Amino acid sequence: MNHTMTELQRESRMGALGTVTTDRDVRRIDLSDFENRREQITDELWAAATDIGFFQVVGHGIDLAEVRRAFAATEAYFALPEPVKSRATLKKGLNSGWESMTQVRPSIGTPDQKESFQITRPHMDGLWPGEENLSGFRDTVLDFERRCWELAMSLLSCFADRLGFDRDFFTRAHDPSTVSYQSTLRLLHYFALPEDAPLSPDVWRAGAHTDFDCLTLLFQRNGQGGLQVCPGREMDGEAWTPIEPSDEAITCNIGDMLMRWSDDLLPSNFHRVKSPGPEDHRGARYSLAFFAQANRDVLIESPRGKYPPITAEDYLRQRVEANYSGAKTTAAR
Ligand SMILES: O=C(O)CCC(=O)C(=O)O
Ligand SMILES: [Fe+2]
Repeated sequence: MNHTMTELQRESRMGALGTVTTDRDVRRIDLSDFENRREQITDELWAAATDIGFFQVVGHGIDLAEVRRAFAATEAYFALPEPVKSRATLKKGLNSGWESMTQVRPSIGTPDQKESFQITRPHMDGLWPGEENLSGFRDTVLDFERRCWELAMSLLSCFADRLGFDRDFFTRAHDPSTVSYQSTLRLLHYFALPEDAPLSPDVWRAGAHTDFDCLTLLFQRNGQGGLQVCPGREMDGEAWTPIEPSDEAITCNIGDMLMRWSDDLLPSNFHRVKSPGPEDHRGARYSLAFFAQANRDVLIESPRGKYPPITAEDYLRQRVEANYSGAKTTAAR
């Protein structure tokens, strides 16, 4: 497929297996005592983000108990019978609802081996599983989404300082109080692989991609590995670094919106989730991803004009179209 957008052209070149390297430094940044340590934390975030485009944060203030509750709610949700989940089929233009095996990344052209449930606050009417199916799910998930938003806004305020924007610039751009809000929490379930399933190099739990957003917070569980990253600057080398999953650390990626907003100073990073190999655990994998995506009506303007201005709505629509064009989903708009 021919793509006109730079990001899509880059992504479509990243489908090969490549090589694996453990030489890269996966930095862990401690966010504790954030207000008093803001300067130091900002230095560390900026260095990691400009060098590599991904890093992990600890001491981030989201209690382990909250993270575990969100994972428990996620597992319970995906254990619901398919007819219940399919009542909330993904409205792709709105990033809300459930899908299974419909996301085809421009890099690989085969569907991700996963199901997901996307929560975008203003567009959830009729999509929540009833209390009779899953008691407390909605509240748990919405509380968690709010905690993720707060953390993402703190991190983005550090980037705003360095980019010469005012400190609340990104918080205003991700305002949850309006219908134009389009940040998304995605619950993910990658299917267990039966013992006798053939291993194919074309099949990925998630094909190589960059995220469409400003910043992603990714929560993974101990023992459920498979995430590999490749910094945007080093994409030509196609060497991928495995990220050891941990219940405590949140893995953060710079996404394409922030890359545009920084005139490429902050490169988005490629990542993918590999299918279990012969040596790996073949059980299910769950993860949670919060995507800080600027509100629809916000104009993404790169200060030095490297990219033409585009609204966050148009930007996201083009990326979503490129990922779900073959999918049988409702374009509710
Ligand atoms: O599940 C993961 O570890 C990665 C998910 C991801 O990259 C995505 O959904 O954009
Ligand atoms: Fe991603």
